[in-house]
Amino acid sequence: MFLQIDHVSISYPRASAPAVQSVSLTLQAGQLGVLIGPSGSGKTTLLRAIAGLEHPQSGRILLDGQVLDGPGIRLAAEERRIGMVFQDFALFPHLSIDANIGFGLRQEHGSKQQRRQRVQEMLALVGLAGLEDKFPHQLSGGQQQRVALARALAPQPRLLLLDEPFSSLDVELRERLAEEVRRILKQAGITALMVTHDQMEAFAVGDVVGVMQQSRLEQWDEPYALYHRPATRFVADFIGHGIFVPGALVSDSGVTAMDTPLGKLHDVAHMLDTLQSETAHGLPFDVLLRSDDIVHDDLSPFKARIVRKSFRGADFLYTLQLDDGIELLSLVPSHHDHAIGEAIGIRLDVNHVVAFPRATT
Ligand SMILES: Nc1ncnc2c1ncn2[C@@H]1O[C@H](COP(=O)(O)OP(=O)(O)OP(=O)(O)O)[C@@H](O)[C@H]1O
Repeated sequence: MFLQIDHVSISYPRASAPAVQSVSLTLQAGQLGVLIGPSGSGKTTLLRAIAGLEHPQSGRILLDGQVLDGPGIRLAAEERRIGMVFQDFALFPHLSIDANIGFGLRQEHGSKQQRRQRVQEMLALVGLAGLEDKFPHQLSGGQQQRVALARALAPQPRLLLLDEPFSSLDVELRERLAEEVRRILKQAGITALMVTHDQMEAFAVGDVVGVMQQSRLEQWDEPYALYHRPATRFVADFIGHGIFVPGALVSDSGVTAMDTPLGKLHDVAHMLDTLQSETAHGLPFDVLLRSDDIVHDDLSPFKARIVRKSFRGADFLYTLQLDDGIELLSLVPSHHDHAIGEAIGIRLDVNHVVAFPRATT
């Protein structure tokens, strides 16, 4: 493994609880990892520890086989060869773009000529060739962020850390830039770990995504697995639009199924181990129903009333209410424009059943 975080715990002086508790994760060389989670969950602290700006009280951080932090070892930040791009990426306003990009390059990075060439390569990599003589205020927000990326990559860091790099940009630009940053980092073959609040950004950039909650890493997995096979109830709730409804394991003609207010789900074999079905028959569960698991179907015997709707271009996100008061979310193509208060037919179309025992929090 190229980056290895091994049971790392970090506490700030005088804080009542640790900011990071026993977090382990790995990244292979060239992989892009993303950490998401609510504010205060410990994402930035972990990133700062990898950079060498905080130090764990226990656990180890290894990069390319070298121990950066571990029992009796504490490598200084400037010796780690790790690049950082922060939320407030602060270019130097009085320096031209090429001077900004070349700012971190010293003699150890080659001759003057080689350093000039490196700046040109970085300009080309981030798609800003020709703008080297401009000043930051002459560039758009997105272009400035790409300069910040080029500046961090110029000294050829072993690892790049990005802390909410797009948060000062508007939403549309953020989406576009997230995809572009992924392309640039992949092209440069760089290993990177990014922190964000935004799950669309996380999915757009990450090969692996981790969800942090109250100082712990709840799951570190491919985006698809996070969405379809969330390891904890928190992850299930945090990723995607979804609602938990009551469910119970039942026997349906000898086959175990999950009963829900919208009928039985039969494809539960993958969960039986987790739910200990043999002993749990009849115990209450909460079943996750995501907005894309609930399909609008006029022929369905299950009806639900529309209580809210939000237009999202290609589709509506309807909040629906069943007769017993249970609310659901459904993503419906936007040519099905129904009025609030109207009842529509719905049925389940669930590929991966996700359920947790009711007692789990
Ligand atoms: N310098 C500090 N001194 C004391 N406590 C701190 C310090 N920095 C962060 N904390 C605390 O550590 C915990 C984790 O904070 P951290 O900034 O790592 O979370 P985060 O997930 O990055 O949050 P955000 O998304 O809001 O940036 C929080 O409880 C925070 O209040």
